[in-house]
Amino acid sequence: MVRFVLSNNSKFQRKDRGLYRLSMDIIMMNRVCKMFRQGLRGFREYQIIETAHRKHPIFSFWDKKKEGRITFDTMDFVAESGHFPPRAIQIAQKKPSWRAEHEIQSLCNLLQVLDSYRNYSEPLQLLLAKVMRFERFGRRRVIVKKGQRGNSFYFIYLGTVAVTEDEDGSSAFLDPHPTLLQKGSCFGEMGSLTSSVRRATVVCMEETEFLVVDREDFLENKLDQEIKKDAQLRFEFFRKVDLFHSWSDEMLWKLVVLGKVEKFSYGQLISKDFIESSSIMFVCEGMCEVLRLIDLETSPFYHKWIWEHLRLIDDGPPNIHLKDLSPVERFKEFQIRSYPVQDFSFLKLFHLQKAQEQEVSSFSRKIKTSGNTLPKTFSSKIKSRCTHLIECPMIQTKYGDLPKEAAVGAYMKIQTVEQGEILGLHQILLPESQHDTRTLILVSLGAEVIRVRKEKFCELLDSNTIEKLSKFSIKYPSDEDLCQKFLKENNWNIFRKDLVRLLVEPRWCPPFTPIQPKKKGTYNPRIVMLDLYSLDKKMKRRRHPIFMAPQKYLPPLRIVQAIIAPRYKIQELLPQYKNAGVLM
Ligand SMILES: Nc1ncnc2c1ncn2[C@@H]1O[C@@H]2COP(=O)(O)O[C@H]2[C@H]1O
Repeated sequence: MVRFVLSNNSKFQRKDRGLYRLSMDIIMMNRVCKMFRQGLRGFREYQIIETAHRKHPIFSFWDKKKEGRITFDTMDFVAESGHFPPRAIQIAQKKPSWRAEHEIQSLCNLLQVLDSYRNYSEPLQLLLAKVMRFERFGRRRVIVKKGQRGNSFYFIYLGTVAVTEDEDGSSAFLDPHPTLLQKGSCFGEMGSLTSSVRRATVVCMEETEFLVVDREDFLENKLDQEIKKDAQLRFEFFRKVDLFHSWSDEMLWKLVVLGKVEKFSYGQLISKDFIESSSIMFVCEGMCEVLRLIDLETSPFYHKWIWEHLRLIDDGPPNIHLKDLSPVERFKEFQIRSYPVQDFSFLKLFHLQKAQEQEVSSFSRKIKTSGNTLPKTFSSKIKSRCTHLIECPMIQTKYGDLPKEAAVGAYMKIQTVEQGEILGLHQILLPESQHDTRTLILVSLGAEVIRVRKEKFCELLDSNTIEKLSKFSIKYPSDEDLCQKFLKENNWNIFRKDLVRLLVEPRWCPPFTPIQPKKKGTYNPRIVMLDLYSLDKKMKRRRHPIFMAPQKYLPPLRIVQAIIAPRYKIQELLPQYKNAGVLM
């Protein structure tokens, strides 16, 4: 009995010991993992260096002119995409007095990619390259705190930061449209001036790499004077704006400190939705464009247009589905309307004449009989099938079925904003309930912009300025209007291409035929066209990417620039131009 109790006890003890050991092992493993994680943080730079090390050839050759050996070390430039190169990090980690002249020069060369750096004069760039140090911070790290005295000035080499009004920067992660600064921008200049405190908080939105200039170096290199020069330029710009003519200098300076000049290269996105961003933008240099992404599928006009064109694939009598004009008549009308009045007036006249003749004679007879008598050129390319029998996946819309492939979107330009003009004031006087809240995209055509938060701007407005603001109210066209405009432009563009091919192509070229789809799919993402000719062809469709659109910002729409619809050849209407290159 005693033996049994003893053995049972030891069994329990053994079990307990096992459990104890297991818990100890888990705790130990946790500690080791934690230490590894902490340790790895310090090795992040090493990781980057490591990848670069894998390819590390050194090129060296004898330069006859210079009578010396030139060595090119790829390590000077290699880095993981977008990161600050390890070799440059090494230089930036050295004390300024230890940096060799050629090292400062190569740092200076490397930093030319940063707009804000490039703006400084060359001697100043070298001075900066001599003193700046490298820093990398993770998401949510507050770099600059509002209200505190500033010690440093920052250039962003990689990543994005947000400028906020709160102290801990948390609002940047809640605000759908925070003020963001990206690669090439700089910040912290105001706090680095002798008497200023930080006017805003700056927080990292992702892992971000900076080049930092400390306050002593900042003042020593007279960077404060550059900053004051910048502010003076903004002041002079605002002085010239008609809206602020009545403002005192003091008021204007209040506006000057609310924003800074940001440079955007050609085609760069300034704002993915400037309506919601609640910023006012002053274009101080260059131009930008306001774009609207329209979903063509939501337009009744587009719907009608698609089916009218798809009817041309049909061999049956043309007037089955349409009560109004037949496709031929409609196309003829379109052709006539499409001729630019001056350039082709003789052609237009001739064509009008011919069209009238044909109205009463053979042409109309031909068309009105049966689908089989359609001009020969069509019959080989267009299937004899009723439109509603087109074999392709359909989607249901408010206006009936639509081929799935034809559900596409397009970017439409709705405004060009030029130097000296202001954006974001067009509905500032309207009550919020009447605001047009559609997403509008702002793209740079090579512009310099000053962004000011709307609520801050409104605090400065006086009655005189409010009165002037009524001038700024504009109404942007509706999506339906934009859709119609898109199709009109599309008709013209396609027709123009056909006509140019017909008239200008050299004679030795094969006779003109409508543009054939080279790609097998209906939608070619490379040329951004939707080709309705191949809608009902049985083929494996590829899953097409969303063109140009960073998916998190835009609806999942395939974007097109043009739609090639089934259409009649120009020769049918202008038989005398049956050979290509008649103008040559
Ligand atoms: N509206 C703004 N747009 C861009 N940057 C800003 C804006 N407001 C403040 N900043 C930057 O945020 C920095 C916060 O610290 P500083 O005041 O030193 O300098 C400030 C500017 O560089």
